[in-house]
Amino acid sequence: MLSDCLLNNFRITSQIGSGAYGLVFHVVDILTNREYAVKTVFKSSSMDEFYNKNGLNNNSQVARTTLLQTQLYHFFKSFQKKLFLPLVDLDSILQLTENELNRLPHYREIAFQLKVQSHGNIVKIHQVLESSIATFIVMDYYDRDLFTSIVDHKHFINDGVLIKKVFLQLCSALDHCHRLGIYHCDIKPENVLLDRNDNAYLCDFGLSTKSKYLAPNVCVGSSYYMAPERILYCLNTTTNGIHVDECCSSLPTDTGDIWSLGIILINLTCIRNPWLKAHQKEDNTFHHFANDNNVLKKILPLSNELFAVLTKILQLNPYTRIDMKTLMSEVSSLTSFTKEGPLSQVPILSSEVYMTHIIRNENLFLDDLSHFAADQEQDQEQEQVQEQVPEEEQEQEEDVEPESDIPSTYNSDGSMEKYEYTNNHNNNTFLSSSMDSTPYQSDIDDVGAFKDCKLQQDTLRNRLLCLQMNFSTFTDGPNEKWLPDY
Ligand SMILES: Nc1ncnc2c1ncn2[C@@H]1O[C@H](COP(=O)(O)OP(=O)(O)OP(=O)(O)O)[C@@H](O)[C@H]1O
Repeated sequence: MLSDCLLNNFRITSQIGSGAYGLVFHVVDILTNREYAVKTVFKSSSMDEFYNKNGLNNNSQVARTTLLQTQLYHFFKSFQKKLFLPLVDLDSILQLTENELNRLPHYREIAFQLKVQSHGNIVKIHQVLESSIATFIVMDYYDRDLFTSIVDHKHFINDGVLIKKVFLQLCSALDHCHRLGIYHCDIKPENVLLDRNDNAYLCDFGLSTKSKYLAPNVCVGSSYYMAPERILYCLNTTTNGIHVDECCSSLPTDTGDIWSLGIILINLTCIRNPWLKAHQKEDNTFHHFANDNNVLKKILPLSNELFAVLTKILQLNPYTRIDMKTLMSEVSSLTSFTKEGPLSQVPILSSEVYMTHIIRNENLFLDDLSHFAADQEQDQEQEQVQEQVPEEEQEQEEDVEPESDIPSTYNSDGSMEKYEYTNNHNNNTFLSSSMDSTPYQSDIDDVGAFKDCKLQQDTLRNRLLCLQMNFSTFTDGPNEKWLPDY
């Protein structure tokens, strides 16, 4: 079992995650007793060799995970379960040129994360260990991700201040990345970890890029969270009253991340996803939203205030989306997230609290903070004016919402589901969810890994059922993961 294995001074205790090209383990430093996470990124050349040697199809996620586990197990076994690996100098990784990164693609993720990790809300890499089959990335360990926290623990259901804190920390981390020219491109709750004090940490820079602009329809990210221009860029359309330039040959990358933040804000406040895919032809809900964004208010219990902010985030035209600074300021000033329930009244954050949430950046750009106080004063003034509007008038305004032919969906306990993805560097189109994969069959005595894998599948099945019930009218297929083709 891998859990008995030693990697330098780290004892592997359990597997905590798996992705397309890697496995993530919980480890304990036997010298200090400190916990860490070790992400094992397999070298694609070693993977291809392994698949070819065994005549295997590498498209199924479960089969892939099993193979990665098997390969790693045999590797450890051949060294009596104790691997002593050389450390790679982190500064040299930062110095790698574009050509070198092309030759060592699995170092791109590490280089980008190292570049931005001075921010207090980004997971820190401590060591990188090199072996013939894989690179081991030793990082800080956090025992919860935002997805589990929202869906399984219902941690945010009563706590608007906590929603603001986590969301602002995430915005702050992402803003830092953008300023340093790194665009994450896979913002989703599974890639945000939480510590015991509910501080957020951004992880998984596996799809990140330095490209400030991407061509339309370059699919990168996870489908629920992916901006429409990454999926189906509609040429020559007028959407939400805005004309989208038909001649656009490249679109900004940062605003794609902003779109994903909007979906996370919906996850945090409503425990729902608005659609499966921002694809007008393949997703009914999104199609209706694209024609009339009031649909959001029909399918989600949003307050008018939150709806107004979401409208600015979820602009189909990437050039008209709200910028990060304004987004942060507006969210901190919201007084409600939902129409009713515990999130219908949320305190405005004071400038001191706001600062504590966003100042976790060792290289803080202080001049950029001055906007906040001014913006907030303005917002408060506007709120006072709004408060004077009689309630009846506001109700009337709500009543005149245009009717939509979309059935309301937010009457069940609708949790989001979680898919396992498969990546395939030779094929950047659809890849299956682990639900469609062949069942796990181990030819090694790795009982622990078997248990982990089964559990993951069962959880996925439950979540899929949940999804089918909630989105029976909107189901368009699984959350797909797409690979960049820069
Ligand atoms: N530092 C960490 N501490 C705790 N858990 C972690 C850590 N890093 C990753 N994980 C867990 O492992 C999972 C997979 O990690 P990560 O997303 O980095 O791998 P990946 O191979 O890129 O996966 P995917 O293909 O799904 O994006 C995460 O969703 C998270 O649950």
